[in-house]
Amino acid sequence: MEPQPRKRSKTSQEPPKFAEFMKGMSKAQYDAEVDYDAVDDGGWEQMKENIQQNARGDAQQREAQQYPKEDEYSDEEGQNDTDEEMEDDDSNSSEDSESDEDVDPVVKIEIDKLNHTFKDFAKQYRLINKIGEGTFSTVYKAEDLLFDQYENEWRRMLPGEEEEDRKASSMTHRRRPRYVAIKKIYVTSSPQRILNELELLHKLTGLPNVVPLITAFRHMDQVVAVLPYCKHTDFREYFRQMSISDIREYMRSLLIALKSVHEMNIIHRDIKPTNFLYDPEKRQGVLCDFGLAETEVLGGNCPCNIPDDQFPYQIQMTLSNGYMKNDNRQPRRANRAGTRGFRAPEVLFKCPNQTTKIDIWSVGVILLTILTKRFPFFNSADDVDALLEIATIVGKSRMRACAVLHGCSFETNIPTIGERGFTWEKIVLWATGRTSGNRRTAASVLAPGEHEAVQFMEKLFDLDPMTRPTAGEALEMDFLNPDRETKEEADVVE
Ligand SMILES: Nc1ncnc2c1ncn2[C@@H]1O[C@H](COP(=O)(O)OP(=O)(O)OP(=O)(O)O)[C@@H](O)[C@H]1O
Repeated sequence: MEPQPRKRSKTSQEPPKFAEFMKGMSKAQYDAEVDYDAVDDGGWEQMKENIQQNARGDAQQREAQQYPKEDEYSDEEGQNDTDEEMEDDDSNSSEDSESDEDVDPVVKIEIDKLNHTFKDFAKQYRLINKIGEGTFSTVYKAEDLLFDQYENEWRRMLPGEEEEDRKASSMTHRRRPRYVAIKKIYVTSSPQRILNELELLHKLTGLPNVVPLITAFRHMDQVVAVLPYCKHTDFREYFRQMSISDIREYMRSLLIALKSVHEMNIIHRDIKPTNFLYDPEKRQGVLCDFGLAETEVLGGNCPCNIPDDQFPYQIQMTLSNGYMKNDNRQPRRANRAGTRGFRAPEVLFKCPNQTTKIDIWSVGVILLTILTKRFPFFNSADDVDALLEIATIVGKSRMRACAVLHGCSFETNIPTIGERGFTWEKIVLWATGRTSGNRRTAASVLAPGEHEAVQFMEKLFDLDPMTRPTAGEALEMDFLNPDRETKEEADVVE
C-alpha cells in the first residue's frame, strides 16, 4: 500500500488539550468501579477520538538506576529503592531480529494486559519486550506497525535519524522495522504529574537532543506515552572506558539538550545517566524522562535572591549564632524532587528559589562519576548525609558560606570534615588510585586532558547557583572547545 501523505491534523497545529486528555482522572482513579469513559465531560470523548485517530503520527500530533528517585516535598527517603539491572536494553542486539522467544513470561503477561487495555493498540504497535523500569513507569520496546502510513516528522528531531533514513532508502529490498518506546506510567503517579510530564514533553518536542513525544493514550487510569526508541548503552557498560574526547562529546551532547530546555525556563530536576540515553558508538545522546521537570519560578523568598548590596544586612537579620533548644518552627519546605546523589546544595538546603542551575550541578556529578570511575559517587541515605558528603570535599568553610546563601547554617564536628576540604583534582586522583602517600609521582598527576576536565567540572560544582555557569556558558568553555584553542594558538603563531 502506498504511504498516505497526510496533512497535519487540525489538532496538531493547535496547542494540545492535555488537560482534557486527563479530565476525569481524580483521586478516585484507584477505584476500579469508576468508569471514566462514561464521564460526560463533553471534551474527553472528542479528545479521545482525536488522539486515537491522530495517534498514528500525523506528524506532530503525534503530540504528543540506579538511584531511588524522590517525589516533590517528600521527606521519605529510599522509597522504591530499586537498583535493578535493565533486563534488556537491546543496545547490542540486532534491531532486525527481535523475537518474542526470550521475553520473560511475566513481561508477556504485562504486554497482553497493555494490548487488552487499549483498543486496537496491537494493530498499531507490536510490543516486543521491557527495556526499562523506573520509579514511575515501565518502558517497553515496540515495533511501530503503521509507521509507513504516516508522516514522521519527529525523526528529523533525533540525532542520526536522517542518516539512518538515507541508509534505509538505499537498501530497498526489505521493510525495515521501526521501533518506538512505550512508556506506561504507573497509576500511582498523580494525574497532575502525568499531565505535567506529557505537557512538557509536548512543549519540548523539536528541541535538539531531547526525546520528542509522538503521541499518548489514556484509558481510564492507564496512560501510555509513545516516544521514539532511542538506541543506547547502559552507562555502567562504558563510563569507565571513556577517553577525554568521549567525555567531551557526552558532555556536549547533554549540555546542548539542557541549553534548549533551560532556554524555555524548564528545570529537568532529574539529570542522571539513566535519563540521558547515550549511544557511545554514535556519540549521540537524547535527554528523556521529564517526570519531575517543572517551569522555573524565580523570586522565591531566599537570601540567595537578595541583591548583593543588601545581602550582609539581611543575613544578619536572618541568622542567629545558636540553635533553639525546642525549635517548634515549621520545617522549611521546598521542592526537593530528584535523585539522591545528584541534588545540588541549594536543593539540599531547601532553597525556595531553585533555578535551572540545579541541573548543571547534576551534570557535574555525572562528570565526576566518569572521571573517578565510581558509580555511584555520592551515596548518601538522606539530605543531611548528602550535605556532609559535599562538605567532606569542599570543606566546612565553603559549606558554611553556601548555607548562609540560603538562609541556613552549617556546622559539624565530624573529624573527617576539614575546614578547607580537598581539591577536585585530589579527589579524582584518590578515587582512581593514583595517590602515593605524600610524594608526587608521575602517576599522581592528572593527564593534560584530564586536568582540563577537572577544571571544567569545578565550574559546574560552583556552590553558588548565581555564578555556576548556564548550559550555554558551559558549552563555550575551553574543555568543550579544544579545536578553538588549537586554532587560536595557530593564529598567534602565524
Ligand atoms: N525513548 C526511549 N528509548 C529507549 N529506552 C528508553 C526510552 N525512554 C526510556 N527508556 C528506558 O527506560 C528507562 C526508564 O525510563 P524513564 O526514565 O523515562 O522512567 P522513570 O520511571 O521516570 O525512571 P526513573 O525513576 O529511573 O527516572 C530509561 O532509563 C531507559 O533505559
